Amino acid sequence: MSPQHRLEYLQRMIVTAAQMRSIEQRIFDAGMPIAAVMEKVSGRLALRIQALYPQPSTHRIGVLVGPGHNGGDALVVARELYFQGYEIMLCCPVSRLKDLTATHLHYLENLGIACYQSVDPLAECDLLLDGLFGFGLDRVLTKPISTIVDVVNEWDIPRLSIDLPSGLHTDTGQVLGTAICATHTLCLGLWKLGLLQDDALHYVGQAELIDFDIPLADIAAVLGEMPSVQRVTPQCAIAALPLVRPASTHKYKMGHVLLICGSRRYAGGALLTGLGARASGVGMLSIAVPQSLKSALSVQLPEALIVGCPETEDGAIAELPASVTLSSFNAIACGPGLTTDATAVVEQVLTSECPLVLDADGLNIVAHHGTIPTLHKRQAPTVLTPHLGEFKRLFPEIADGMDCRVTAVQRAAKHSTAIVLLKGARVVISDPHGSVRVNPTSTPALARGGSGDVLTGLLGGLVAQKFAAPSSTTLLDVVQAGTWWHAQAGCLAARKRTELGVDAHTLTNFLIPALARQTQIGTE
Ligand SMILES: NC(=O)C1=CN([C@@H]2O[C@H](COP(=O)(O)OP(=O)(O)OC[C@H]3O[C@@H](n4cnc5c(N)ncnc54)[C@H](OP(=O)(O)O)[C@@H]3O)[C@@H](O)[C@H]2O)[C@@H](O)CC1
Ligand SMILES: Nc1ncnc2c1ncn2[C@@H]1O[C@H](COP(=O)(O)OP(=O)(O)O)[C@@H](O)[C@H]1O
Ligand SMILES: [K+]
Repeated sequence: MSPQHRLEYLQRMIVTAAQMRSIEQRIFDAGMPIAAVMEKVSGRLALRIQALYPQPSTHRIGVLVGPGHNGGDALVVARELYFQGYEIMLCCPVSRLKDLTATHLHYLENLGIACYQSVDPLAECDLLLDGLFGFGLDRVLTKPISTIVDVVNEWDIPRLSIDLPSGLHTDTGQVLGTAICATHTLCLGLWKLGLLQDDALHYVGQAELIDFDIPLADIAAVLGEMPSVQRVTPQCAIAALPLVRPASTHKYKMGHVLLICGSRRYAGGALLTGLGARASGVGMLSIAVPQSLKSALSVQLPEALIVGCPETEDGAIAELPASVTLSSFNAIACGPGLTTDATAVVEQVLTSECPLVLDADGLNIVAHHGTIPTLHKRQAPTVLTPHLGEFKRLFPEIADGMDCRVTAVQRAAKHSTAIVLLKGARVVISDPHGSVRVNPTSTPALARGGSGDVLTGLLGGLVAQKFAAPSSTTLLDVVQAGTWWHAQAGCLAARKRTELGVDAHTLTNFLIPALARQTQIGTE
């Protein structure tokens, strides 16, 4: 495997603490000495740290040393940086250290490097290395370590965490009492699940993976040849998008999506969903809205077929016109801006034989009427796209006390027999068989009313294209690709316009430029 392919493969992998320990054990059992692994890891860390924090602007480095091998890593890094000319100060608040860690500490002390129990002497450093705990942390931090963490979090000094910010649970990303709030996290070997949990993001800072040549056979032996939980990478997202059209195609071969959205109260939801679908490249776009929205929408989306529907007194869709045959579409995307008055339409859609993306009030109606069992009867695939509030309403038992988004979404997908996409800072998607994808790159600029409507339209258009033509791409692949694309548009828009400048309408204008940039097709 080429170095580039290896890196792409590693970027897709996610491990729990138990899985990392099994992989580590296989390496040791095969004869690689533990001390040699630590040297290798730390050598790569030291190189990266020198690149991130070069001399002379960074000179004095404070190192927080914990009792286990995370502390050992920190000490070896400290030694290497010392020989490169940095001034090193150690803080080791515990007396009982693992043997290898104790050996390295002994050597550093013999080199004349000062080691303190208190953290106060490190207050004037230019950089702090956090080697208190890695994936071996299994309980809440107590004094004096918890105090040290709280103190350094107050200092105006960059903090670089080795493997994980100390104090975070390796799998759930939850804070065990307190945790280092890192500027950078250099994750070792394989991405730890906890770093991808929304709760952890505040602590993780900029995260990077440091490869230390774990044999791929050991990874596959523990995670499987096709690991069920994966990070979304640009390569796998792009591969699932319908970027190249057959030369002799025509519009009906490129998918026909029906959007069912909007109400007099939430007219904008229909437009944003429509603009998202338009960017997907779908061949035909039909949009069912309350009759009173029809003319305004026709002006804004001239290429779409706008279907005006009979409406309730409050301006929600009362029913679909008889002329609409749901089974004639390749996909339906339903929900944004409907209000819960549109119950009859959602029930009709649920019983249709058309692939369905259900969002927003579509989900609220399902939750309110307890219609999850209806999903089991559906012959065609379903994608549910709740945010956390909708997720809690849909799956109250699963959400109750949920501490890991990945496990919760896996359970929800199994329970509903649908693909479930849980929105948030790090979108988690699971199919009913438990295959999970986590999107690791996004921007808080998307935390804004209407950006989810754009995603629903985009997904609807992509799902329609998938079902319009036979393909080996799975629905999960398509959904993760749409999620990645949406987030990339947010990132590009935020770069060009600041995080404040990414309203949902603007976001739709960045979908195509973001894709063009990522695929290097066209120019802006
Ligand atoms: N995997 C790999 O391939 C490689 C892994 N490497 C590195 O090793 C790291 C994992 O090392 P690790 O297993 O020694 O665990 P680590 O996180 O340093 O500390 C656990 C120690 O802390 C203790 N302890 C736990 N909780 C506590 C608490 N609340 N308060 C106080 N103490 C607590 C617990 O001891 P206990 O008290 O339970 O006996 C244990 O001694 C990993 O993150 C990476 O940096 C690389 O060097 C090489 C390649
Ligand atoms: N902090 C965040 N970082 C990145 N993306 C976010 C963040 N918060 C929300 N998002 C994304 O923004 C979108 C919001 O969707 P949703 O909550 O349904 O909003 P709306 O219903 O108003 O359109 C989702 O795609 C979600 O993943
Ligand atoms: K750490």
